Amino acid sequence: MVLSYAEGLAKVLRTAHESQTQDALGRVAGKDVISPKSIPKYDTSAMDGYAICSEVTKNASPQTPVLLGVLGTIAAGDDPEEVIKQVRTDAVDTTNHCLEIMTGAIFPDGYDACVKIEDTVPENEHKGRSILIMKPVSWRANRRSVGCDILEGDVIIPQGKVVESSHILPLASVGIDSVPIARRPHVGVWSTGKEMVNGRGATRDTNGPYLTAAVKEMGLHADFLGVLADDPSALRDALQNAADSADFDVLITSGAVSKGKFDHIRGVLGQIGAEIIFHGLGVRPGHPVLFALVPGARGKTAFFGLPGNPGASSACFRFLIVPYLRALQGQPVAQPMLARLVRQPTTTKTKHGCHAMQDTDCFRHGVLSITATAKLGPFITANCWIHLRPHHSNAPASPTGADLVECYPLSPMGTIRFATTVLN
Ligand SMILES: Nc1nc2c(c(=O)[nH]1)N[C@H]1C(S)=C(S)[C@@H](COP(=O)(O)OP(=O)(O)OC[C@H]3O[C@@H](n4cnc5c(N)ncnc54)[C@H](O)[C@@H]3O)O[C@H]1N2
Ligand code: MOO
Repeated sequence: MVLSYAEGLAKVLRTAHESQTQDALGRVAGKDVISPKSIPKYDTSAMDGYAICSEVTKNASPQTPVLLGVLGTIAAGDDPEEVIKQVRTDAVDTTNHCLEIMTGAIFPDGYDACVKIEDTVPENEHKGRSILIMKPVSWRANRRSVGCDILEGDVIIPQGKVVESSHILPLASVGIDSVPIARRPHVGVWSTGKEMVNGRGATRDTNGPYLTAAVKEMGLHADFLGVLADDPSALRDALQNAADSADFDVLITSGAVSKGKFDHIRGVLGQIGAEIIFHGLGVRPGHPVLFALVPGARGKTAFFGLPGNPGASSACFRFLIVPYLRALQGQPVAQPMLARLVRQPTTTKTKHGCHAMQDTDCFRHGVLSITATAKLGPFITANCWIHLRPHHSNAPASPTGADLVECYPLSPMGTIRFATTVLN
C-alpha cells in the first residue's frame, strides 16, 4: 500500500532523529524507549527437564517414586501444542504423563512445573519412554512467567540517558534495533590573547584544546576555531560570522572578560547587539564569567565568555556549560556524589575546584586547586570536581551531622575513580 504524504514525512523525520542501536552508543536518548512487548512472551522453562503436574509428586520419595510417561520433546522455538498433536490425538492425562522440555521452551498447557533432568531416573522398561521422580517438585518450579523479565510499557532507556552497550541486551530482547536520539549540539571554541598568538609570552593555549576535547568527550560536535588576538574587530567579526552561520548551538571564548585594557569581549558583544544575561557571578574561580545571547542572521546563539585562567575556564565549563549542554539534550542536571571533607573550609562564596578524593566518606582538600586558578598541577592528581556552597548554608546534612560537599567526576561522562594511595 502506498504511504500517505503525512506518513512518509513522519518516517523521514523519525529517521532524522533515530539511530541504529549500534550507532546510538554514547548518544543521548531523545525520548523514552518503551518496550512494545512483555518478555518472556510466554511462560517458559528455566531448565532442561520435564514439564510435569507438580501436584502428583507431593508424596514422591525413593521408596514411592512417581512414574510418568514421556509424551514427546519440546525444544526452544517449538509450539508445544504442535508437539502434543504429533503424538496424541486424544486428550492427555497430565497426571501420569509429562513432556521433555528444554531451557527457554514454551510451557505446554496443563503442566505447571519443570523437574530438572538430573532429578529424574529414566525408566525405559515400562511401555514407551518414562521417568521416575523421587522427591516432591514445588508448584511452578523452574518455570519463568510471561513478562517476569520486562513488561510491555516498561521504559528501557529513559529520555536523556546516554545509550550504552548494556542497553542492547533488553533492547534486542524486545526487538528494538533503533533508538530516538537527541540532536547533538555543535559547539565552537576560541581562545583569545596575544600571548598565545605570537608566543613571546611563553603561554601555551591550554583552554582551547581542553574545552574542545571536553565537549567531544560528551559525545557532541566541537570545532576549535582558533586563537584570536586582543583585537576588537577580529573578535567582533569572528563572533558575528559564527552567529550568522547558525552552525553552532553554543559559542565559547576564554580570556578577555575581566577588567584589563585588552579585555574586549564585553565591548564587542555590545557592538553586535548581544543580550548580556550576566557578566560576573558570585563564584570562585570564574567570577568574571559572562553569558550572552548573540543575535545572528537566523536567530540567537548562546555565548559563554569564560575567564582566561585555565582553572577558572575549566570550572566554569564544568559548572555552567556542561549543565547547559545537558539541558539542550533534555538531560537533567547531573547528580553529585556527596562526601565529607577532612578539613572543612569555610567560605563566603561558592567555590569550585578539582580534588583528590580518597574514598566516598572523606577526602583531602586540595587547597591549591581552589585558590590558584592559574595552576594546572592539581589536575595531575585530582579525581573529581568539588562544589562548595557558601558557609555550607544549604549543604545536605550527613548522618553524622557533618556537612557534606558535592563531588562530580572530572570528565562529564566519567565516574569518580579512587586512587589507592592518599593524595595531598
Ligand atoms: N583588576 C582585576 N583584575 C582581574 C580580575 C578582577 O576582578 N579585577 N579578575 C581576575 C580573575 S579572577 C581572572 S580569572 C582573570 C580573568 O581574566 P580574563 O578573562 O580577562 O583573561 P585574560 O586576562 O585574557 O587571561 C588571564 C590569564 O589566563 C591566561 N590565559 C588566557 N587564555 C588562555 C588559554 N587559552 N590558555 C592558557 N592560558 C590562558 C592568560 O595568559 C593570563 O595569564 O582576570 C583576573 N584579573
Ligand atoms: O576566575 Mo578567577 O580566579 O576567579 O581565576
